[in-house]
Amino acid sequence: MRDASFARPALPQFLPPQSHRTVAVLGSTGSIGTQALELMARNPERFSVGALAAGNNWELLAEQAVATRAPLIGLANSDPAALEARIAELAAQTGIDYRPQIICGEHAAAEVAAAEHCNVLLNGMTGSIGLLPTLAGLESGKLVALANKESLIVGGALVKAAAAPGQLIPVDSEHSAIAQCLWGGTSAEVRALILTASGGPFRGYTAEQLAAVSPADALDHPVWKMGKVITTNSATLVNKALEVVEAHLLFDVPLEDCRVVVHPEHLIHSMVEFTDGAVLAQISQPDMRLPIALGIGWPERIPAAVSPLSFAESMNWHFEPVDHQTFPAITLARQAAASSATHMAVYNAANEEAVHAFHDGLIKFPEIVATVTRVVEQHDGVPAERVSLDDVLAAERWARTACRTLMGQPSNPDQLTTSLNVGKQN
Ligand SMILES: NC(=O)C1=CN([C@@H]2O[C@H](COP(=O)(O)OP(=O)(O)OC[C@H]3O[C@@H](n4cnc5c(N)ncnc54)[C@H](OP(=O)(O)O)[C@@H]3O)[C@@H](O)[C@H]2O)C=CC1
Ligand SMILES: CC(=O)[C@@H](O)[C@H](O)COP(=O)(O)O
Ligand SMILES: [Mn+2]
Repeated sequence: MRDASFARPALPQFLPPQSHRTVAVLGSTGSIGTQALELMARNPERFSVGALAAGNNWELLAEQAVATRAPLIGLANSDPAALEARIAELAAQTGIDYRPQIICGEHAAAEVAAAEHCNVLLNGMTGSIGLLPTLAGLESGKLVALANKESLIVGGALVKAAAAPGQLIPVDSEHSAIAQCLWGGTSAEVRALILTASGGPFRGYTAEQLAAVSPADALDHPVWKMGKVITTNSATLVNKALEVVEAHLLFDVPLEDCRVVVHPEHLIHSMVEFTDGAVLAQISQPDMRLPIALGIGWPERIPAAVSPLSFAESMNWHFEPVDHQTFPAITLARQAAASSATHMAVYNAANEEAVHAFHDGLIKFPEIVATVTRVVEQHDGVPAERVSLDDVLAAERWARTACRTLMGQPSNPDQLTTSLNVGKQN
């Protein structure tokens, strides 16, 4: 564990107190991105939108561009001409002269992440495709508010090495909660991090019941409204598995001291146990605008980011252990993370492929984690002492191909559209 105080951190030097921040938002059309834009629109004295980037949804991106007047827009996978025409049309309707710079193609998000006129990056993309943009944001000296947990899990030591102290800020609700609880003590006083899990839509299910669930069932999260991949990951408990590793990497707490408890109401967003037996918890409505606000406003709180929880009425909060037998994702991730510096990249890539296959009706729900297990077991990892970005990218590609082969799908690398197969960053 790092020998440092966790006390509330100082402002990064390049961000004066209460200063106006210019934020680049990656994944602006998604769940995190749209909530971030809503929050920033409510706090114009604190934030302006310096850049937006999305994958396919050019129609919504055009609306967001005109609404925010962001000077830089990135679009990865769709027709730039349609985006440009729609922006011009909406700007004319609004009566404004707005002609942003538009970057298109697979490197758009990384270029947006590096934009010099922004001092904060919010990475709200889904998947390990967010790795290169996270690295670009860190290397360009921005405060990086990280919702895209996959980039830290896949990049591991490489992302940590690229981040200056205090530069990488968690947006994931559990890790934002832990970061706040850690303001209450020093690293030497921390005994364990306790991540809460909602348990997902299949909490209490047997293995037999899980075999019969549909993609629609898996997307019916009991608490949170989120994108498709993370919602499916909540159902398999892969999300919690990724979060255990994320906590270990962010806070330098040993993996075995990053514990999980199921708390179905998900009002406690996580806890820290200290050496004297005290446990601090962060409690709030299950609303991502709180950790998003703290992430981009870090370490200052944004007033009224969400409405407070009312304690005026009776409430029942529940806690139960994880059923690791029926949901083996967390145990597998602990083993993978301890195995080598590339095993978690493999775990995550195989999971992304399997999740898509499940939603395409190609595999049943229990086969998601079963397939990830088989791919992880086949992997010959690279040790942390000599891992490079090329090693991580190669492990990613290998895992996607191995996973597709196991699932009887084509494994031509050109078809691995969800992969990090976007070439090396310059
Ligand atoms: N939603 C939540 O409450 C939480 C999310 N997270 C994490 O935040 C991240 C985002 O999740 P969520 O918002 O739910 O996901 P969504 O699926 O709702 O959104 C994903 C976003 O990524 C964009 N995107 C995809 N490919 C690219 C690309 N190549 N370049 C730029 N943008 C791209 C999508 O654009 P388009 O739609 O235009 O294709 C979309 O805007 C994930 O890592 C998730 O685990 C963490 C905690 C909570
Ligand atoms: C909001 C958030 O941070 C998600 O990661 C959420 O925690 C998912 O909940 P479960 O994975 O516990 O179902
Ligand atoms: Mn989370």
